[in-house]
Amino acid sequence: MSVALLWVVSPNSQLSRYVGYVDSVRDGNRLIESSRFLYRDRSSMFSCRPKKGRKQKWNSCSLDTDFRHPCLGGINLPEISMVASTAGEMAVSSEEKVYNVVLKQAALVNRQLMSSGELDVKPDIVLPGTLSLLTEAYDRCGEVCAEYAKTFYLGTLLMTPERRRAIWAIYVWCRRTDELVDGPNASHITPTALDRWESRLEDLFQGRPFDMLDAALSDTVAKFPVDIQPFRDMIEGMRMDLKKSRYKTFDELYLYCYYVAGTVGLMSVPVMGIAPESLATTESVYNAALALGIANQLTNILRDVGEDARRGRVYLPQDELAQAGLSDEDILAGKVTEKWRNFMKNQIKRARMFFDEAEKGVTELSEASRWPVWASLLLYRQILDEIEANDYNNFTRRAYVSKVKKIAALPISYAKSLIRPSRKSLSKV
Ligand SMILES: CC(C)=CCC/C(C)=C/CC/C(C)=C/CC/C(C)=C/COP(=O)(O)OP(=O)(O)O
Repeated sequence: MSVALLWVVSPNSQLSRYVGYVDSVRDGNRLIESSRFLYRDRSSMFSCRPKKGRKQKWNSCSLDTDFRHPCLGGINLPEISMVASTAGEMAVSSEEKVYNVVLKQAALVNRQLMSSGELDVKPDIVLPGTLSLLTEAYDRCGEVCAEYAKTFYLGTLLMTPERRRAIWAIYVWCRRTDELVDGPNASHITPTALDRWESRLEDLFQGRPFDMLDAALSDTVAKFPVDIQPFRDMIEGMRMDLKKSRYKTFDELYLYCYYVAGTVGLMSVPVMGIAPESLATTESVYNAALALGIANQLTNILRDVGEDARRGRVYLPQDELAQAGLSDEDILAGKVTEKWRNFMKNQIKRARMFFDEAEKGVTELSEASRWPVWASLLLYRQILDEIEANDYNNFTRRAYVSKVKKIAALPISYAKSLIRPSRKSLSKV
């Protein structure tokens, strides 16, 4: 298999990009490698071991040579997430699709930074008599947030008033979107209802909100450089949930996780803000935000395996289950076997890798946003430890983080939030 067939020259080819995941590499029965993540840049492939979290360069392979790492033995690239169609066209991996949204969102923020020098929050421009309506709309969003996500709400209180209320408006829209397929009326939801919700979204982005809660978001997207695409994509995730209850590969699952959770990361960063002194590229911070959404969703999936299976849903890659000698029946039977433990260990390892990726970006956020983000990251990450502590029984036991551990995470996350991004040197200003 020539690697040239599998290549896409990305708009920013300086960066190495995730292309897939190899669960194990065998030579006959001998396990040579396990759990490697594959990356590429323009002229070579990289692999990354989850444990070390460090990219290690494999032997370089140029565009026109066969891609065969000495360790890869029988593994061909089509077995990982990038596949070439029979016509020789490139089938773009989910990560590639999502990365394009990241680039678009980062470009929007960079344009605003270039035009105004910093991300100033635009002042309220409202018709006489409507300011109190807008305030009321935001207050209502705050109430919803306080009611359904108490810890998250407390975290938002650390932000500036403009940012805090904008985050509430985004949270409320996401919650309403989620409720369409997960709420009390979920059984009546059709793709047409989701289409209507999407045209409401387009309207509110054009300054024509349908109701009070939409009005708050309409105001937010007028004031912060938030792109509509992640919002559209979240609705796409709900469509996917309506018609799909199995995921063939991790690539398919990755796309779902992006739709329902990675999007939240992309929506939030323009509001949370990147520290003015940060040297990180906008794009890398968005990538970290995306990784946090994916990590959270993967954790959520691993925690809720039993509950989801009883609702007829298995959000675990079918090919990886089969490779581990497991099937849907094993999940429904709910017996913790050695095979299940090994399978879960690999899934947890992968989720932790996404958390590691996310951690790199938190320090680059604006000062007031770092504490709540660290706190939520550490708390959600601990759910993975709890699954281990439950001896991988996620069929009948729900992994949860105790109040004591939650409280203990607060000072730790506060201490982490004090770490400043590397400052711009004076010569660069
Ligand atoms: C890391 C950087 C640079 C920025 C942070 C960007 C953010 C805020 C990312 C977070 C994205 C996020 C909160 C995604 C939602 C993920 C998720 C699985 C939420 C679970 O929601 P519920 O289903 O209500 O959870 P529980 O069931 O645990 O209550």
